[in-house]
Amino acid sequence: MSKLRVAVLGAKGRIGSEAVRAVEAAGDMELVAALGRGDTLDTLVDTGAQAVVELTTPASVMENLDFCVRHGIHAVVGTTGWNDERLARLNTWLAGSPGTGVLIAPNFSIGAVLTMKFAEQAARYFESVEVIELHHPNKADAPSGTAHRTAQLIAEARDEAGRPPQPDATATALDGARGADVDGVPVHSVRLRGLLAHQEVLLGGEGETLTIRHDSLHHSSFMPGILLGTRRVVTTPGLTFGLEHFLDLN
Ligand SMILES: NC(=O)C1=CN([C@@H]2O[C@H](COP(=O)(O)OP(=O)(O)OC[C@H]3O[C@@H](n4cnc5c(N)ncnc54)[C@H](O)[C@@H]3O)[C@@H](O)[C@H]2O)C=CC1
Ligand SMILES: O=C(O)C1=N[C@H](C(=O)O)C[C@H](O)C1
Repeated sequence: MSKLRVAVLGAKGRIGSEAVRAVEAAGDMELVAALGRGDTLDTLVDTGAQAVVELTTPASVMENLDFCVRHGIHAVVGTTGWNDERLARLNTWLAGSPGTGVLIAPNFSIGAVLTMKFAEQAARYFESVEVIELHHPNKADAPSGTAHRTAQLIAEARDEAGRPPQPDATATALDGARGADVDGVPVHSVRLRGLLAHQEVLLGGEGETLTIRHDSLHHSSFMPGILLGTRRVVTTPGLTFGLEHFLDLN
C-alpha cells in the first residue's frame, strides 16, 4: 500500500517540530515537506503532498489554507484564531473544491477533547461555570482555542437546557478581573513559565462543585490526534471542526 504523502507547515515551531518527528515515525506516512516561515507553498505541489498539517500562527493560517484548498490538498489544522468570519471564508473555499477535506482541531490531545465533552455534558446541571486555561508564557493568543471552544460548547448546552445567565453580583471590578466573556462563560488565562497546556472547568451548584481538569505535560500528547486526523481527513471532504468527530465518543 502506498504511503500518505504529508507536509508540515510551521515545521520549526514547538508543536510543528514534534509533528515532523511523528509523521516521520508513522509507518503509513511519508514526510514530503517540512516548511517554515518564508518557504514557498509551491513546494507542496512540487512534492505531491496529499495532506498538510498546519501548525503556524493565526496570521498565516488563512493564506496557507487558501493555497491548500485551491490545490486540492487536505489539511489538518491545529493553529488557533478561529471565528465565524474565518470559518465562513474557509467554507466558501471548500465549496469551490469538492472532495477536499479540512479538519480544524482546537486540541489534538484525547484528554482535552474528553474535557470538552465532559464539560458540555455537565454544563446543564450546574448554576455556575467558569473556565481557567493555563499555558506557557510564549503562547501568542488568549484565551486558548481550546478554552474558547469549551466555553462555546458549555454555553450551547446551557442554552439548550434553558438555563438563565449565571449568578454574579459583581458591582465593581478591575478590567479583566472576571476574565473574558465567551458567550456568557467567564474564561481566565494564566501564562506561567514551567507550564505547557492545562485547563480547568469549574462547575458550581447548591452545596457542591465539580472540577474537570486536563494537563498536557508534553507536546507528544498532541501527536496521536494529529496522526489520526491526517488519516481521516483525506476521506472526509468539507470542514470538520473538532477531533471528537473522528473519535467514537457517543
Ligand atoms: N490544536 C492543538 O492541539 C495545538 C495547537 N497549537 C497551536 O498551534 C500554533 C503553533 O503553536 P506553537 O508551535 O507553540 O507556536 P510556535 O511559534 O512555536 O510555532 C509556529 C511556527 O510557525 C512558523 N510560521 C509562521 N508563519 C508561517 C508560514 N506562513 N508558513 C510556515 N511556517 C510559518 C513560525 O516561524 C514558527 O516556527 C498556535 O496557534 C498554537 O495555539 C499548539 C499546540 C497544540
Ligand atoms: O499554544 C499552545 O501551546 C496550545 N494551543 C492550543 C490552544 O490554544 O488551545 C492547544 C493547546 O492548548 C496548546
